[in-house]
Amino acid sequence: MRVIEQRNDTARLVAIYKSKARLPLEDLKREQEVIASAVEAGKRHGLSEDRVRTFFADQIKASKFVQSAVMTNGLFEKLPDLAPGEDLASLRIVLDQMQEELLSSLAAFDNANYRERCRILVGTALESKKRQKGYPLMMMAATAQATLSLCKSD
Ligand SMILES: O=C(O)C(=O)C[C@]1(C(=O)O)C=C[C@@H](O)C=C1
Repeated sequence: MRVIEQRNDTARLVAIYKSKARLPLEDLKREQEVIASAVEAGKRHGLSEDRVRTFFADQIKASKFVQSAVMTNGLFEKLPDLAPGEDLASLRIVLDQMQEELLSSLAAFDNANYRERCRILVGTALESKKRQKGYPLMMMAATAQATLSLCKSD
C-alpha cells in the first residue's frame, strides 16, 4: 500500500512536469517497457507473467488517473513548481526504482495467502486513509484503482 501510494505520488510530479512541458499524458511505448521490465524482474520473485502484467497495468491506470486529475487542475490553477532536476528522465528512474519493492511486496502479499480475507484487508487499508485528515480523495481513488487486481484469484 505504501509503495503504491509512493508511485502515485511520483505520478503527480510527472503530471506537473508534463503539463508545464506540454507533453502528452500517455506514452504507450514507455508503458510497454515498464510492463516488460516488471514481468522479467517478477520471475525472480516467483510471480507469473499474468500476475505482474495485470498488477502493473493497474499501477499505470492509477498513475494516468492521477495525471489526468493534476492536468485538469492545472487548467484552473497554477501548478506548483518542481524541484530543480525533477524532470521526466529522473522521475522515470524513481518509478523504476520502485519496481523492485512493488514486486517483493506483491510476492509477499500472494505468499501470505489471504484469499477470502483479502478484500477485507484491502478495504480496511483504504478505509484507514479516510481517517487521515486531508488525504486527497483523488489519491485514495488512485490507490483503489491500483489495488483492484490484488484479490483476484487465478
Ligand atoms: O513515464 C511516464 O511518462 C509516465 O507518465 C508514467 C507512466 C507509468 O505509470 O509508468 C504512466 C503513463 C504513461 O503512459 C507511461 C508511463
